[in-house]
This record gives sequence, C-alpha cells and structure tokens, in this order.
Amino acid sequence: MLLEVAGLDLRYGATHAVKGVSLTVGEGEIVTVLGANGAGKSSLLKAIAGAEKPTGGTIQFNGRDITGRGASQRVRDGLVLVPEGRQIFVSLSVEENLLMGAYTRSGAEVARDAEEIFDRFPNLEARRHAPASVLSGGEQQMLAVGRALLARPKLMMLDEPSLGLSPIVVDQLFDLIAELNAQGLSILLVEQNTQMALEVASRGYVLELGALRAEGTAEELAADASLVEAYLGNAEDAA
Ligand SMILES: Nc1ncnc2c1ncn2[C@@H]1O[C@H](COP(=O)(O)OP(=O)(O)OP(=O)(O)O)[C@@H](O)[C@H]1O
Repeated sequence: MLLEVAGLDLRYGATHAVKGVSLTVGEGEIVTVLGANGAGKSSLLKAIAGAEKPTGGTIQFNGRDITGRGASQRVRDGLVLVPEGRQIFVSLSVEENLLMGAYTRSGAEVARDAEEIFDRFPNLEARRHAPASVLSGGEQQMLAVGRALLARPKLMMLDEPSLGLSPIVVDQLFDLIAELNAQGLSILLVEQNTQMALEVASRGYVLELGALRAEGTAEELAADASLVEAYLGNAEDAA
C-alpha cells in the first residue's frame, strides 16, 4: 500500500472531527472518500497532509511512518493536497501560482516541468502572465492541480475539486483525474459528487460524523441504495 492510515483521530477542542478512521490507497489506485457536509472529510485530508495535527493514530506513506513529519517534508515525500476552494492567489500571475507548487524543489527541471504543465493546460498557457483572477473557476481548479503536479507527487489528494463547477467542466475535471491516474498517479479523492466519484474510483469510504460508516469497491457502494440515499445524496443535490 502507498498510503496506510490507521485509527486516525482529530479533535478541534470539543469537536471530534475524525474518529479513528483507517483507510488505504494502493499504488496506482483512485480511492474516494464520501460523506455529507461536516462529515470530517477535509479534516481527514488535512491531517494526512500534515496541515492539522492528529490527536491519535498513525500515517504510513510509501513504506515509512510519516505521522510526525512536517507538511513540507510530506510534499517532498510525494504526498500533495489540492485543497478545498483551490487556494489560488488571485493577485499573482498564473505562472507564479503554478511555480509555488515547486517550493520544495529547485533546478532547471522545475522550469521544464512547468512547461509540460502549460502544454497540458493550453488555457493556462495563454494567460500565464495574467493575474489568476482572470481565470474561470474550472481553470483555477486546473491551476490548483497543475501546481500540485509541480511537486512531482506519488499521491495526489483532492478536496472536493468539482465544487461550484458547471457539469461540462466537472466532466473535464474527472477526465483529467482519470488521465493522471492512467499515467501512474495515485489519487485520494474527497467528493460530494458521489456518482462521478464512484465512476472514477476503484474503492471508496463513507464518513458520517467523523467515523467510517461504510467501505467497499465503487460498485458495492454505488449499488447500496440505502447508503446513497441516507448519507451521500446524489450528484444533483450536491451541485
Ligand atoms: N479549524 C476548525 N476548528 C474547529 N472546528 C472545525 C475546524 N475545521 C472543521 N471543524 C469542524 O469539524 C467537523 C468536520 O469538518 P470538515 O470540514 O472536516 O468536514 P467536511 O466533511 O470536509 O465538510 P465540508 O464538506 O463542509 O468541507 C465539522 O463539525 C466542522 O465544523
């Protein structure tokens, strides 16, 4: 397994946001974490990324225990988070935003990788010197993914990437996720768009009030009508 989270616990004062969650992501897999608003999905990803300190449990990545490692060290290890809301700096240029993803790297390879990312996203290339504020929501999401790619990740964690995007752009985003995965990137995807997430993922976990409610293959979860209705809503509700 590339990522092995065991008994992860996270409290914010009196709020018990993540309650003993265990999950795995294998090399080359897309795994999804589903759940309603406030289920603890973002908190889980932040703890795995090192942005929040867990109050219990362990995180193994690529064969080593990273529970005590700092956030930038985890990026160096190949574990990268594309945060909820994209977190683009709108007053900086598209290129400056992109290059921020390489903050743990140096050397000529960074510039080469940036050109590769611009080749992949012509809309970003066309506006590389413009402030990121000129980008649409979908383009900003692509920029956030491009920025994460610039860290050369082994595992990319995406926190609700489809939020606020139009159906056509959501389709493009999920195509991109599938394409990156086909090129070898492992992905942990937090989504409220249950239907699309279960189409692209091989396995999934369902969080409810911080605890794991269900886990299984994407087919098993999609076939569990009571689960989908009670805990996940459908794509239309989430949009
Ligand atoms: N920094 C924080 N301080 C205190 N409580 C927090 C903090 N961040 C999240 N919480 C609480 O922890 C719980 C889980 O929130 P979290 O954002 O992880 O859920 P989520 O499933 O990602 O929801 P959403 O889809 O709304 O982002 C919620 O009750 C939330 O109010």
